[in-house]
Amino acid sequence: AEPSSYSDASVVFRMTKPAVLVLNEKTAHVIQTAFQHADYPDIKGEKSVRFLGKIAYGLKNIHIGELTIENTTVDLKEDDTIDIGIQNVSASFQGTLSYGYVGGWLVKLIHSIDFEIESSIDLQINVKLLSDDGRVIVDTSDCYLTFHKLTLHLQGDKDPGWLKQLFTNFISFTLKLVLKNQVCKEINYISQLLADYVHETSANFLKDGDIGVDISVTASPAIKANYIESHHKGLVVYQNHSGIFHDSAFTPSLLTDSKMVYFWFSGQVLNSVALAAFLDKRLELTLSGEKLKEMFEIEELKTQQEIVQKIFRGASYNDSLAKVWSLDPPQIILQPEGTIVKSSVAVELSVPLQGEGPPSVALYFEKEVTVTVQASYMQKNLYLHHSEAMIEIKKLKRAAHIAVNDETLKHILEKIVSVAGIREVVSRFERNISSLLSSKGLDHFDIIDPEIVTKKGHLILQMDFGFPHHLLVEFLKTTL
Ligand SMILES: CCCCCCCC/C=C\CCCCCCCC(=O)O[C@H]1CC[C@@]2(C)C(=CC[C@H]3[C@@H]4CC[C@H]([C@H](C)CCCC(C)C)[C@@]4(C)CC[C@@H]32)C1
Repeated sequence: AEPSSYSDASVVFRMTKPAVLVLNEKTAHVIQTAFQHADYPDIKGEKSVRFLGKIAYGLKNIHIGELTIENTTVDLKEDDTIDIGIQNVSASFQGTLSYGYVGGWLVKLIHSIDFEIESSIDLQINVKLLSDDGRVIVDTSDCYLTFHKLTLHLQGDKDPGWLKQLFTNFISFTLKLVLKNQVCKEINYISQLLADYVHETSANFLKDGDIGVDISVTASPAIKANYIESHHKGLVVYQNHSGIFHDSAFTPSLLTDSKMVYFWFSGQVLNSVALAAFLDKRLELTLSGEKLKEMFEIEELKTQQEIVQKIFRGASYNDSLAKVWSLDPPQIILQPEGTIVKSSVAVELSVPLQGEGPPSVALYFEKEVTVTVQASYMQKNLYLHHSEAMIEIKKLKRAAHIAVNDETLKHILEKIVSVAGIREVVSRFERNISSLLSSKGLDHFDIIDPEIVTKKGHLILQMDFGFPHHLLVEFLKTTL
């Protein structure tokens, strides 16, 4: 049986090794930040020295100076850890060294002297990904520093003799300890902040007004040799009411590893979004003026214009209004050929009675519409291509003045819906969703060759990407 993390997940995110390597390009930047943000506490110590008695010393105002990182590597250890190696961190630390004799309990300070320490360090961090209460926990406690060099320079090296020799050993031991604790602690802190930041950014991306998606993880992310994969509830939340969960059918074999990232959605997520959009009254529109003209003067109605005039009775399109709304939540069925949308739609056309004055209802009809939509994403826009629709008019009411038989009227309305109506609705979805994606900052991502793939019961977004610099800059600016 699949682990529970699969069956509870309606949304799955997979990042393959090539993506991990791209993100690793900036590991150095994060590590650099960790070194620079770590606070280096004062170090105090005492040491009995032959012929000198007990020496007390203290290092304070320790801060980092120059910092360069030569190289970083990353490796995925199946069902274990993400092993990150940072080679040759060359860092200089400055501070003030105070030292003196300890006579009894009295410390007689002899001198304070500025020091600089040159170091060359390798880091090895074996990251575990866990989960707690729906959030990803990044465990970097498996963190090692290897010191290749730790050279103490005292101010101007005026007296490099006994003093330098004496303190280099003391300091290198205690400083290594402090550096290891502080740097690893800071790396853990920043890593967790980064994980939380990605979670918040993703949750915000999937929220618009009262509609959102609960992307809590259902278990610890999986680490495989060639990808990292996280499993999320994917419950749609509307006005703080969460959708009901149904078993999802995710299995890892549904995704490949030819692209950098994959977003897998079960069909229920789209149906829940459709329900929330319906409840939020987003599935309605009005048509007037030019748009109405386009509908009623399509080429296919060239020979029916006499009847059209009977409907409008000489009123202008600008004074008329068509309201279109969904009567029920649309049903979305994901299939290899595309996204099948079944919707029950009402249309009410109001026209001024005597060709002028306030419009009154001239026509009202309800219809079942089934259309298959294929989506693509290019040049930062969503494109929806729809198939020939199946249309069935279920109800038709007309004002007394429209002396046209039902069959003729139905034929005209079906033509309008199939040729122009659906095209108008689909193009509004395109514009509105493209604008929503852009407002969420999707434009700032360097998305390469995105593909939108529909399979039986699920939708897959797969793509390559360039490093999201803006995201890291935003993170470092806002959280540190
Ligand atoms: C009096 C006469 C007046 C006549 C007027 C009549 C007008 C009314 C006639 C009929 C109305 C009913 C017709 C309804 C048909 C409309 C159907 C219709 O258009 O349905 C589409 C709605 C959007 C959607 C769910 C869809 C398909 C694909 C989904 C998209 C797949 C990926 C998209 C992601 C956001 C990708 C992000 C980019 C990636 C990061 C690279 C995603 C999920 C957005 C939503 C679409 C089906």
